[in-house]
Amino acid sequence: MGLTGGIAAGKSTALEALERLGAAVLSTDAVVHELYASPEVRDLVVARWGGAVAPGGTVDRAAVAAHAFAAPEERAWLEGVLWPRVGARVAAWREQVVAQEPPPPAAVVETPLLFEAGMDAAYDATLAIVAPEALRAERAGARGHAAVAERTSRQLTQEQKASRATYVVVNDGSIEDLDRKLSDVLAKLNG
Ligand SMILES: CC(C)(COP(=O)(O)OP(=O)(O)OC[C@H]1O[C@@H](n2cnc3c(N)ncnc32)[C@H](O)[C@@H]1O)[C@@H](O)C(=O)NCCC(=O)NCCS
Ligand SMILES: Nc1ncnc2c1ncn2[C@@H]1O[C@H](COP(=O)(O)OP(=O)(O)OP(=O)(O)O)[C@@H](O)[C@H]1O
Repeated sequence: MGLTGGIAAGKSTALEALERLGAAVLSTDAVVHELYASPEVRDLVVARWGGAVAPGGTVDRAAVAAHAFAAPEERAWLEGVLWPRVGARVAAWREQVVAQEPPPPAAVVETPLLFEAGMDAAYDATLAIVAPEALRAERAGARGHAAVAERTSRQLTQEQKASRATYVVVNDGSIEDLDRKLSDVLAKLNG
C-alpha cells in the first residue's frame, strides 16, 4: 500500500503506527536521506551546485533545498537523480517483503509525492493521511523545513490527495485514535 499526505499531516507518525500493528514499512524520505549519504549522489549534487552544498563532504539538506526549490528545472534535475534510485530501492525492499514467512498484514511505503509522481500505479491500494490546516501549521512550525511554500505548491492539496486515495485517515486526535483508525484500514485491506 502507498501512504501519502501533505507536509506535517502525520505521514511518518502513521507509518510508525502501522509498523507497531505488524506491517512491513519503508519511508522514501528515509531512502532519500540514505542516498545523500552515498558518495555517488553527493558528488552529483556538488557537481551541479558547488561544494557549498556538501561542506566537509556531508550534504547540507537545507542548502540543497534552497537550490532545488529556486527554479523548476533545478527541482526537476534533482528529482531525475533521486526518483529512479528511490524506485530501485523500493523494488528491492518489496522483493524481500514478499519472501517473508508469515507474510505481514501489509507492506506500506510512505511517499510524499505518491500521486504527483504517478507512483500510485505501483500499489494495490493507497492511503492519504490528512489533518486540519491549523494543526498541520502548528506541527510543521516545530519542524522548520526550508522552502515550505515552494514544496506545498508542487503538491496536490489535501482534498485532492484524499479524493484519489483508496483510504483516508484524518489525523486530528491522539496517537491512540490514529492507531485505531489505521487498524481499521488494515482490516479492510485484508477483508
Ligand atoms: C530538497 C530536500 C533535500 C529537502 O530535505 P529536507 O530534509 O528539508 O526535507 P525532507 O526530505 O525530510 O522532506 C520533507 C517534506 O518535504 C516535501 N518535499 C520533499 N521533496 C519535495 C519535492 N521534490 N517537491 C515537493 N515537496 C517535496 C515532502 O512533503 C516531504 O515529506 C529533499 O526533500 C529532497 O531531496 N527532495 C527531492 C526528492 C523527493 O522528491 N523526495 C520526495 C520523496 S521521493
Ligand atoms: N496524532 C498526533 N498527536 C500528536 N502529535 C502528532 C500526531 N500526529 C503527528 N504528530 C506530530 O506532528 C509532527 C508532524 O508529524 P509527522 O512527522 O508524522 O508528519 P509528516 O507528514 O511525516 O511530516 P513531513 O511532511 O515533515 O515529513 C511530528 O512532530 C509528530 O510527532
